[in-house]
Amino acid sequence: MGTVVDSANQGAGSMPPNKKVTVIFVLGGPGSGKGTQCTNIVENFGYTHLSAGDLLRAEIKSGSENGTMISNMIKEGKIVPSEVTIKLLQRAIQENGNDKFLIDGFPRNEENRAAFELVTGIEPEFVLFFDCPEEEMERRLLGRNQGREDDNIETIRKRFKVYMESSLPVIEYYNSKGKVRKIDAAKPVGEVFEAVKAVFAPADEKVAA
Ligand SMILES: Nc1ncnc2c1ncn2[C@@H]1O[C@H](COP(=O)(O)OP(=O)(O)O)[C@@H](O)[C@H]1O
Ligand SMILES: Nc1ccn([C@@H]2O[C@H](COP(=O)(O)OP(=O)(O)O)[C@@H](O)[C@H]2O)c(=O)n1
Ligand SMILES: [Mg+2]
Repeated sequence: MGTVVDSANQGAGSMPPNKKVTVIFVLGGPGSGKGTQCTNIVENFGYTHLSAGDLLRAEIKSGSENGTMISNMIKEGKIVPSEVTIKLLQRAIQENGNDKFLIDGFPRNEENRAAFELVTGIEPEFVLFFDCPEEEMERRLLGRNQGREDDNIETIRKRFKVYMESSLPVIEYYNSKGKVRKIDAAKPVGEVFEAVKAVFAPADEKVAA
């Protein structure tokens, strides 16, 4: 398993040569439970969790020159240009000693997907897709209480539209390649995790055998 990241494919000072990494994309609508389940996967299967949204929010807090642009885009539910998000993901992968990553909330559109592949040479092992009805996602987002500027009904509606128009086609793309592992995410957290475990456990047994 894993993709050998070719240093020739990298910008100066990016990935160390031949760092072999396994990447799983964790996708699903806003509020489908991606972050919650990633925490469970990290505890049980030794992955490192990289949330694109968390990295972007940290970039705003750090006072980066892109901060205002990122903040405005998040408030509007828009997708930040790939260049910015990919740099943050690359840096996080590079700085981490682990070689197994859950990339949560990325790629969110075709531009994200194609640019990541081009810049890093990384193809995901598979895509974990949390499938959840919009009304349930809306309820969860309105109750999330993390003080997020985008968890208000006006922005939530915009995020759902972006999800339907731009993110679902990416999931369809991976589905056509047989890479999607779809999970019914409308159930309670524990039941969802049981389904997640069934996706991860067989791969681990194979490694151990
Ligand atoms: N299966 C679930 N059932 C009910 N609430 C959930 C479930 N999974 C997550 N939540 C809650 O819903 C909100 C959104 O979950 P989160 O993991 O942040 O989703 P995402 O990262 O996909 O937006 C959080 O408040 C979380 O505690
Ligand atoms: N690949 C990404 C991921 C997030 N984002 C931005 O960050 C916001 C929040 O993303 P998130 O993944 O934290 O949101 P949830 O799906 O967890 O609710 C998105 O609505 C986008 O504005 C982005 O621009 N590009
Ligand atoms: Mg999240």
